[in-house]
Amino acid sequence: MAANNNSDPILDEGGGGGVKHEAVGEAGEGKGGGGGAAATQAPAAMLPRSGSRPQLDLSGAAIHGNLEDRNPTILLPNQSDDISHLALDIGGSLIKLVYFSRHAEHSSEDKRKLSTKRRLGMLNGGRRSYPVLGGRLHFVKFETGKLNECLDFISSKQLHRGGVDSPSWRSGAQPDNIVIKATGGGAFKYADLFKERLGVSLEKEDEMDCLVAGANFLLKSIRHEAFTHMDGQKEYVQIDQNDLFPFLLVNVGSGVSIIKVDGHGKFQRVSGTNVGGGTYWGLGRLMTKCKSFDELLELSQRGDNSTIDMLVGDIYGGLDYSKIGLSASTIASSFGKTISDDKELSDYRPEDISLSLLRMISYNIGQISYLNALRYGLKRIFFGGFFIRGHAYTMDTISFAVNFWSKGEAKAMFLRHEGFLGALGAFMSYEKHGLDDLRIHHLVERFPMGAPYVGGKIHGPPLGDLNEKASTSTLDHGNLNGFISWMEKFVQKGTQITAPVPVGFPVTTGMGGFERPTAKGDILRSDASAALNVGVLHLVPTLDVFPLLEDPKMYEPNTIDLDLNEYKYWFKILSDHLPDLVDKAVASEGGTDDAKRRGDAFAHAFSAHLARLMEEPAAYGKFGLANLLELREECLREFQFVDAYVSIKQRENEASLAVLPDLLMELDSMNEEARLLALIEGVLAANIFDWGSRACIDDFDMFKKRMLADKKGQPYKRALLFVDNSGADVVLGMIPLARELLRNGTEVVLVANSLPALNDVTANELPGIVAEAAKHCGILRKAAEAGGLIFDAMAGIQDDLKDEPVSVPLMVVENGCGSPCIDFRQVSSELAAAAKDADLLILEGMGRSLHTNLNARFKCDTLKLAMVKNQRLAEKLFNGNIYDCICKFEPVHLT
Ligand SMILES: Nc1ncnc2c1ncn2[C@@H]1O[C@H](COP(=O)(O)OP(=O)(O)OP(=O)(O)O)[C@@H](O)[C@H]1O
Ligand SMILES: CC(C)(CO)[C@@H](O)C(=O)NCCC(=O)O
Ligand SMILES: [Mn+2]
Repeated sequence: MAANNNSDPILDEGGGGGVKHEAVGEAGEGKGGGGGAAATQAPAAMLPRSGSRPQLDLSGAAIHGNLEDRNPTILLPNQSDDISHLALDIGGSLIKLVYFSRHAEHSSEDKRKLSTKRRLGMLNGGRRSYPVLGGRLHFVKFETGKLNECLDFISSKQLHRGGVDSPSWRSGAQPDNIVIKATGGGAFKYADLFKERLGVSLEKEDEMDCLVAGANFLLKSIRHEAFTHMDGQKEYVQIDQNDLFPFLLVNVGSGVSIIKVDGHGKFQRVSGTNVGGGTYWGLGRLMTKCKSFDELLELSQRGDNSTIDMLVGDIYGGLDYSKIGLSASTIASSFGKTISDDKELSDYRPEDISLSLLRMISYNIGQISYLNALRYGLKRIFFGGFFIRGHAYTMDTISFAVNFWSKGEAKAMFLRHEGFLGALGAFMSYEKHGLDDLRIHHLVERFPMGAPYVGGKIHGPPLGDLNEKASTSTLDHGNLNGFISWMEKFVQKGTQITAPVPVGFPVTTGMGGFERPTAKGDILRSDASAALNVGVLHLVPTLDVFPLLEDPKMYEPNTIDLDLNEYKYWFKILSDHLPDLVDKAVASEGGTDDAKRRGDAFAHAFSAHLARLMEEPAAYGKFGLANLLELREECLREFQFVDAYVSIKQRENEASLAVLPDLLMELDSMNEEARLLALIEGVLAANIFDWGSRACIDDFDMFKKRMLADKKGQPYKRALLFVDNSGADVVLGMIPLARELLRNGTEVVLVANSLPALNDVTANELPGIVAEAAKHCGILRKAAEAGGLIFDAMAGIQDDLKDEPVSVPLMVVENGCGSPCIDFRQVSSELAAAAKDADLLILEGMGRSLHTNLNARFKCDTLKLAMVKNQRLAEKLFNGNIYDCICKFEPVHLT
């Protein structure tokens, strides 16, 4: 019997311990010739090196050149080069940059994709055209006082000319009329300097317009953007688009602007205060001699303000003034104590001064905001601006004030991209990029490790352009720091990111007045790691919501919430597995010194992410296991590991293909009923599987009934098979199952990853595997030909099937993911198109049907198949055991 032991190295706790797999182990000789699966390896160069969702504007695509070429050139007339790249917000304290970088260009697509797209009606016939180009939005800031660093940065990356990849840069052309959108006072103040230094004109956009546009964009397009912060607890808020307006927007920059927002472009600046971030930093610097804002903020975390502030108790002899609701510990007068003493400034601890200042200003802002909310009857107040700086204590203090004064009526909310509202708004004001059309499912946020070092904050001389990260870069870096030195720097600095985050533990703050909030920690995260709160936004216009999701609004991919305990568990699993993964990754790149160095850096980077998440699980937004596993794959890609499992996958594919003919013969000797069971068992690693006693969910009989009894002669029209691992899993499990469906007249679409993740099979690899399998089987061959997976099967192969009727097609589509899990809110447009006519979904494997989607409901019949290769999960979900199996059939209409 076919077996599936293709153990998933991270999703399997048992590491395959009990899963033995004789057949594959001894196979591989003599068979599977002609290059086998090896010849079908994904042309890795075709994949974008970062960002798991490859994309192109394919509207109007046409083949240019010979159709029979293996990789004909395809013209993409709507793939525009003319895109806006950079917008600035130059404030009184900080300069904020939002810039766009395009994904690596691919000039060709393979035949498989084209023919599938044609078949799915995606070419010509005009599916919607995408005005937006795929790429990434980066967020970077500089101190306004160090404007030169900012200019150097822009210049080194050639952002003002469309980036180092743009044709004008390559050809050395000097367009003389470059215009960059800019907002904030500096757009006026520094316009001449920009012209002088970079030769660009700043096109001024109104600051308030930009703040509102930026906030509206974030609240509309980023899933986990807004959150509350009370008593040290961060909670993401699901914003209902239909119930967003009106709200109060309070931007705490150097000064504070208070804006009532009624809609897109509909707002009024209703107030402001000159006591803001500049006040805290300015006074704090004078009084403490701190050298940086972060140093000042960090001091506050060790402060005791009661040595400086006059408390109610100081005035009332230790008593509360309960009649008006003030407790003895409430601040009666900020800095009030310093009048009565005959002390000098130097007699006070800088820590205490910083805390008093921070509390004074935060409460004041909270109170003024509340009053304005009251004035207009607003319940929600969003706080932005870099004064907040993701600092738990600051947010708690503001929240406390709003909550106290409004008696719980109004809510203070914060934004992850707090400081970039204006810059984003300025970016949005470019007309040609059509960003307004972007929907929530077109955006994927990633948290790369390099950004803080190469872009977030520049220490010393600028590091040159970002491409120096890429060892494959074709640019000549001349005397710029090279890739290696960047990497060395990274390895050294990577550990700093693990510095603890100041998060306090919830303690009641008491009833009367401004008790001291409890969110305090020892060390403030470095500014570089704070940049990790804001990832890089990948714009992927080709992503779609899976059309067969029953209720996309209610859909949650992750089966289990990652609370701190879950994090600890996964932290351990992922950490334990890290050395092995690094070995594999390094080997996959030839084991060179460069690969080793990158392996080291990857390990640092990923460990730092893990540590960061352990400190603050909500740091990157609501983060589930799917995100965690994807983060690891992204991290590998960031360090140029294209496919760590490449040779392992290849070996297992070859071995499995060698035993496939025997398996097919065995299957064909069975009756229909026995065969269906054998096929499902095959998918579930049947050799250790004792049906009946170990199935924790067993709907096989129901599935069998639907397949064999109920609708005999009424086969499913189209089945989407979501495949998982390479090797036995796909070759001896899913392909035979696909063959059975094809035999019954059901079209089959194999859905596989767009990019490698663990040992998952990718959409690029599948056609080759299917072609190999088809050598042993007429059903597969006919279907693969009909589905455009095989083009020259007739040639050279003795064919006894020429006269058989044309088969239903077997197709392959990519799912849009580069992760072992799948989030059905963001799948490839190809998959979305394939889903239109599907009436059966088969989700296979732990990642796609257990860790995610176990509870997902679809609009058509769904079969979820997985072996639970994780003891803890088996107990938690089913009160079961490791190696239990799930065969969950969910028909839409119970028959
Ligand atoms: N690294 C930093 N350096 C300086 N200030 C910082 C830093 N990080 C946070 N801040 C705080 O953020 C404030 C600036 O916030 P922001 O960038 O939103 O305002 P701005 O645009 O410069 O000012 P304005 O809008 O009033 O012109 C500073 O006054 C300070 O309180
Ligand atoms: C002057 C701006 C708008 C510049 O960003 C800002 O610093 C601010 O809103 N200051 C407060 C001014 C006031 O309303 O009192
Ligand atoms: Mn500003």
